[in-house]
Amino acid sequence: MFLKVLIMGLPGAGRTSLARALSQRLDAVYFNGDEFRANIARGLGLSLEDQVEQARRIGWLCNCVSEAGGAAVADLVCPTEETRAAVQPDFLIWVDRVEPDQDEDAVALFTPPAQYDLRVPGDGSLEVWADNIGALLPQRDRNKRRWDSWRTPG
Ligand SMILES: Nc1ncnc2c1ncn2[C@@H]1O[C@H](COP(=O)(O)OS(=O)(=O)O)[C@@H](OP(=O)(O)O)[C@H]1O
Ligand SMILES: Nc1ncnc2c1ncn2[C@@H]1O[C@H](COP(=O)(O)OP(=O)(O)O)[C@@H](O)[C@H]1O
Repeated sequence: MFLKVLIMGLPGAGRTSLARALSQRLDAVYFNGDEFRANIARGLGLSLEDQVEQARRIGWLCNCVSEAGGAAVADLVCPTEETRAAVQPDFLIWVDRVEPDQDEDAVALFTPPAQYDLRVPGDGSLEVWADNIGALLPQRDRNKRRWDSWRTPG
């Protein structure tokens, strides 16, 4: 399967839990934002410019996987439209859950996505969501991208 999936949402929303479960079901290569920062994006911080650069690097690696015929799942906060556009996903999943003790600054910086393929609400089991999404995605036609009109920030 050729596919590039972005799972985004506020810190603590449940992105990583969903991404791990989904990538197992899709047999996908999984890029976790925290691990990526600790390795490939060492030195990048949390300024908007650095978050866009982090997103661009993960997006590029996902492209490599998908060009080789594989599925790639990335999980990132991606708090703005610019960061989402830098990933250029084929399929965007928004984990729409706010932790009870969520940092107010993170909420203030976060712009809910104007476009997404699937919104995962805070209730419900992420394992069940992963089952359902894992069954849905392989049917998706990669050529019918909704994100072609997105500009790569530059
Ligand atoms: N705005 C804001 N405020 C406070 N903390 C923040 C913010 N954005 C990112 N983070 C923290 O950075 C962790 C990794 O972020 P990511 O690399 O996954 O995403 S991104 O680059 O921010 O899109 C992320 O960790 P996790 O959510 O636990 O993965 C957060 O702890
Ligand atoms: N839907 C949910 N309901 C309750 N707790 C959740 C839910 N999703 C995730 N959690 C918990 O919240 C914490 C953060 O989850 P995680 O997947 O690491 O989030 P993120 O990657 O978005 O920071 C974990 O302890 C996880 O078990």
